[in-house]
Amino acid sequence: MRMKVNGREYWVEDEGEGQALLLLHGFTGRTSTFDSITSRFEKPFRLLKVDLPGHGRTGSIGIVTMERFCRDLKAILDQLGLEKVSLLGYSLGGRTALSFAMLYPEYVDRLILESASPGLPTTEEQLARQAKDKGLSEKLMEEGVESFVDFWESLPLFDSHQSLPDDVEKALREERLSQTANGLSESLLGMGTGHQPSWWDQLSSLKCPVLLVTGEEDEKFRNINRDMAERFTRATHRVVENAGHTVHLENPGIFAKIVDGFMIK
Ligand SMILES: C=C(O[C@H]1C=C[C@H](C(=O)CCC(=O)O)[C@@H](C(=O)O)[C@@H]1O)C(=O)O
Repeated sequence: MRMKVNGREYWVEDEGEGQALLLLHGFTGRTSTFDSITSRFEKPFRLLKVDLPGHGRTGSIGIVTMERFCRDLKAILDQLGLEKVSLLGYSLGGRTALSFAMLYPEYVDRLILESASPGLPTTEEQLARQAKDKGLSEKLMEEGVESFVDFWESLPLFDSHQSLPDDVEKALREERLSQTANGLSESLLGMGTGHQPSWWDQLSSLKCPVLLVTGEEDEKFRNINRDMAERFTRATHRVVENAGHTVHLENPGIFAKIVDGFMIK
C-alpha cells in the first residue's frame, strides 16, 4: 500500500499476525529482498516492509537524509498504530534500522543488523565517502542502471555471490535492475554511508537487545561488527559459515533460524 507521511509517499507492506518485525532492504534492494527467509520463519510475525527512498515502489522521491527517513518511518508506524517494533535491516537497511533505534529508541523492541555499520567515525572518512558516492551517483546518471549493476556485482564484497544458486543470483540481479538511476543516485546522496551520522560513540546508550549477523567470508563487516559488539551493552554477534555479505541469501536456513531464536515468544 502507499502511505503518505511528511509530504513523501512510501510503498509499505503489512502482512501476518504476531510480533511486529520491520524488514529493511539494502542498497539496490526492495521489499522482496527477504523473501528467501520469511517463508522459513517458524514463529508468527506481523511482517512490515518498506521500500526505502529511491528504491522499489517508493521510487525517486528526492534526496532524503537518514534522519528525515527515520522521521518518516516513525510517522508510518504511528499511522499503523504500532508503538513498538523489532527491526531487521540488511546493509543500508541495517544502518537505517540502527539510526532509527538511536533516534527513536522508545519504538524499538529488538534490533537485528545484518552486515551493517554505525556509519564512519571521522569527518575525513565521511567526506571521502561522500565524494566516492557522488562519483557513483554520477556514474549511475551517465551510464544507466544496467552498467551500474554490472559494476556493483563485480565488487569484491560480493565475490561470495558466485556460489549462489543460478536462480537466486538471477533474481538478485533482476531486483537490482528493477531500480531507477534517479532513485539509486538520490539514495547515495541522501543515505549513503558517508552522509549519515556516526553512531559509534552512542552504541552503548542503546538498551534493547541487539543481534549482529555477518558472514564468515565478509571480513570487512565481520570486523566492523566485532567492534560494534564491544560497544553495545546487550549485543550478540553471530558469524555465519558459508556466507559473505548477503547472509540471508547465502545461508537462508541458518539466518532464519538465528532470527527465530532471537525473537521472543
Ligand atoms: C561497497 C561498500 O559499501 C556498500 C556495501 C553494502 C551496502 C549495501 O546496502 C549493499 C547491499 C547489496 O548490494 O546487496 C551499501 C550501503 O550500506 O549503502 C554500501 O554502500 C563498502 O565496501 O563499504
